[in-house]
Amino acid sequence: MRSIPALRGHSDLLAASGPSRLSALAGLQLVQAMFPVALVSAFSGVFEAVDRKAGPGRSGAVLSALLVLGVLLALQRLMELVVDPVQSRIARGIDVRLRDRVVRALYRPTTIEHSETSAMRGNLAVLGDDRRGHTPGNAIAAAVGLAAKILACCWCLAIVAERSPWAALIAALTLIVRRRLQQRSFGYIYASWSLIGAPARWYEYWRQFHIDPAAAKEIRVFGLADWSLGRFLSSAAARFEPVSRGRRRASRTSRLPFAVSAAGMFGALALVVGDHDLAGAGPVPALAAILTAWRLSEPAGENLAIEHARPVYRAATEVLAVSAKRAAAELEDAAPVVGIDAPAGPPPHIRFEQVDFHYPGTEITVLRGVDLDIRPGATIGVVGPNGAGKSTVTKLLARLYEPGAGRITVDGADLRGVDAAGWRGRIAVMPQNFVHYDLPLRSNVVLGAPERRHETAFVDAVLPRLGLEDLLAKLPDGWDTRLGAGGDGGVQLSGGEWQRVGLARAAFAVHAGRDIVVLDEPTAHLDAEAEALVLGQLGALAESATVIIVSHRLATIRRADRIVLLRAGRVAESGTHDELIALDGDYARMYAAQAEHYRADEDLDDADDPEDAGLEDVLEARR
Ligand SMILES: Nc1ncnc2c1ncn2[C@@H]1O[C@H](COP(=O)(O)OP(=O)(O)OP(=O)(O)O)[C@@H](O)[C@H]1O
Repeated sequence: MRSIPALRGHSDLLAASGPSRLSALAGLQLVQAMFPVALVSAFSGVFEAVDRKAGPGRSGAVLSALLVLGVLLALQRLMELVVDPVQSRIARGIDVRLRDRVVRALYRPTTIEHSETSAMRGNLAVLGDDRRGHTPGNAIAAAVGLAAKILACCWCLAIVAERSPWAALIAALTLIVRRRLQQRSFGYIYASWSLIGAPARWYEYWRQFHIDPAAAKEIRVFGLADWSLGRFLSSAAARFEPVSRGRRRASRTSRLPFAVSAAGMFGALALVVGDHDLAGAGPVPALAAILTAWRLSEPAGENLAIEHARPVYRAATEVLAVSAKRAAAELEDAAPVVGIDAPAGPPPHIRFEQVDFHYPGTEITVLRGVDLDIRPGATIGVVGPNGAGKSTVTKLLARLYEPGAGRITVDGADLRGVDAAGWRGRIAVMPQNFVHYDLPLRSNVVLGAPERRHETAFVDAVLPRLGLEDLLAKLPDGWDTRLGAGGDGGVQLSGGEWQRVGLARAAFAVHAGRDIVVLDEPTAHLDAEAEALVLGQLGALAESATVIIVSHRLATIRRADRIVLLRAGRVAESGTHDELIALDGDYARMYAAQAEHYRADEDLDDADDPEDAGLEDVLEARR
């Protein structure tokens, strides 16, 4: 196992795969490796029986020797049938355990910035790409097999030594030199695999691109097939060319070990023959033992299984180390943990105090000196041009990142010191790109508060009112209809239908006790009538909650208690709709432009009027 450096310190991985199963595998592998040696003895037995003087017992002896040989050959085949499934099961156990550990470590830090660096993405791509079976589990199983073969080789050499010590010595030295030279050849392949971090990520990106249903539309519409295939092929070349070079070099250098071993083994065979009377079975066991040792030492898949899994070990080790470091840094930075339990009273008072922020690995400051005062139960609208930093504010609020400077406080306590799980038990977030789970509609909704997922009465009775009635009526199995890619039994929804599902998820979280609701562009795909209906119902549910809504549709937020306009990461304007209109700044201009747009539409019906739609309904319902 010393050849698997990244497993040092993870010996419990081996233990977790089941010490008894691992020893069983080692035992089985050893027995399997010994079969060729036993066959050598059985062959010798046949020779000896045939060589006996003619007499009454001769044919019986030959028959018994042949029987032993036949039984051994049958057992050898049987062993293969037993060892393979045991080996795959153990390998799978180790891989599952490693994946479990990596995923847990990755999610241990409260924030996500450690997982967004280019190095980490490369590592995660390597870990995700286990299609070719280059996995630690397979490598460990291979290492056990290799150890068994080495022991079997030693046994063969002992058989040789009994008959011809010099031949055994020459054979042993030959095998050692051969192994060293082979290791050097494998080193070239290993070196090439260790280069694959970023290329692996791009290869994975372009490989997925061709099977992504969303991309499939654009590939057709824009005629991108040739172009994207070209990108895929060049990413494949960038990923695999160093590997092919390594393989070619390994193959060239592997001629030397073969020549050395052929010469050495030939010498050992010659010595055995020279030491013996060639009549009868005399030299046969030693000759067969030398040839068996040679065959056992042939490079089979074991070495490559170990070498190929190295980048995976390395990626796993780096993910574990980076995640642990980040989790430790968070603990060190944090003020003493402040508990934030399920709401008994009003939602907490949240303040952004001079918050600066830039995304990890980038130089651009996204938020600069942002001050926000979010009072308990208030409704805050966040508006501003694209890239102004609106979603970033919601991510900081959800504590996915931490401010670079300044702080966010919750009832006066620094958010860094607030118990993360408790905090997340208070907020219902609907991000701009919320997850569309390939799961039943019901699961898509109750995952907003997984701890309460079995409470279906609320789902059945209340949530249809959030604009889901029509959708439920057309789904073949109602709440139990699986959503997701069509064709495969799943039903694909439109953008607006998915958005209703996302809002129902937020509503379920509110029902489960979340009292800070963060909605990032929640209604961009909804028509004005649906927006009024859904936000009205959600507002009624979130009666006493604090609500923060990011939206480009100013009608959606015009009745908010406070509207914050962000521009280039700064709070440019802040106040009620009327105050901001009176200010006659950017907000007033944006509002006038949108109102003009609506007025220009002659077919505009009442519900589409910005004066009538959106957050007004939320507030009406909350009053
Ligand atoms: N994960 C990320 N890594 C690096 N930069 C990011 C990341 N997410 C956002 N940014 C950058 O941060 C800036 C602000 O992004 P943000 O999503 O907060 O803007 P926004 O105001 O919500 O924009 P929009 O109205 O387009 O949704 C953008 O310039 C964007 O490029």
